Amino acid sequence: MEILEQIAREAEKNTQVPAYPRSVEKVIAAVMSSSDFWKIVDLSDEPLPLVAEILKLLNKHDLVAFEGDQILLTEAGAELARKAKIEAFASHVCPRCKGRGVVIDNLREAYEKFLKIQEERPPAIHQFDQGYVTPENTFARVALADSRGDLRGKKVVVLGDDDLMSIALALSGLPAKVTILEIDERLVNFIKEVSDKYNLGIDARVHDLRQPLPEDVVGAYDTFFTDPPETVEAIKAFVGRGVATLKAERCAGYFGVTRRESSLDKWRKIQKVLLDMGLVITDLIHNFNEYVNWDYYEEMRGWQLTPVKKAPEDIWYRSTQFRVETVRGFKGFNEPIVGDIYNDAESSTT
Ligand SMILES: NCCCCN(CCCN)CCCN
Repeated sequence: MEILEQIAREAEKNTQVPAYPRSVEKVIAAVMSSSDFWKIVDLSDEPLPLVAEILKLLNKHDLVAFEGDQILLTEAGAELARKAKIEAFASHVCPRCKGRGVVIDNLREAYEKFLKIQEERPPAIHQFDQGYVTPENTFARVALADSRGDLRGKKVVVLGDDDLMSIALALSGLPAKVTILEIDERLVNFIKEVSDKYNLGIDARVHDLRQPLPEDVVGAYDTFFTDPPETVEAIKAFVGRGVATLKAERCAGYFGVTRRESSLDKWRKIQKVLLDMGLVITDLIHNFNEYVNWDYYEEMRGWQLTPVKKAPEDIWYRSTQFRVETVRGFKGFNEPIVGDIYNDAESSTT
């Protein structure tokens, strides 16, 4: 299909994001499934900047029309879809576990407490690329880690915690110890207050993860959680630091990587960084994480790129949950990080 090839090439040239005919096909399939820009990004699983550019090029070729804040296929677009055998997306996701493979039924009591506590949480701010996951998702991460034997009696560290994972872990009563390192004082103070009030014993410290870890955290933990910004540098900084906290071989780490701000070409680089750190990727659960819409969306780069201006309503930003485990020869990364860990051609919510 010449036109798909041509649009892919032009989109890549204009965005510096790797683009393929399949990227264009998926955007067309998403437009056949929804007229909402954010839902189209969600369904296409391509980086936001690339989706925005492909939509503009499809519009230029009169294959897609922008009517108000709706994005619709034109007659010519529908004809192209027929010829290229492109259909709307079919969903087979489990309604019970939402595709996560775990449920939080056995964490009900801690979850109810968390729901109340998190009502006072500090809002997500643009400065640190914050965006927290839903409370149910936070507990699904606890359930996943517990089902892998990574929590009971273990020392757990959370690197960056706008998700309040530290509070959820401590409320579950499963880990022997919970430490959190977080750059944002608002979050550290909130977590300390909650820990004091509910007697959770959380070791919470202000720390900029671009700086090496505190001495007593290096090589002292069994399991780490983090949810890094979407650049390879940030993965090195946050996950590399996570690995540096681990005691030994066969220890686990959990983090999210999105398709919203990372192409598969970037995923390949990220996965190579993980393997080079001596990690095995044991689990990769697509759309495990769902992020509550943050209110600074008009300040993010992605907003400037959208072809129609409409506030996101439903959750659209999701990430794949990775579980990694150390084997012989693993090595963490504990050098100072310089330079920008928040922005690259594909990131767009910073
Ligand atoms: N900028 C808004 C969305 C950021 C999500 N990122 C950090 C999430 C922290 N809970 C990256 C998520 C995937 N690594």
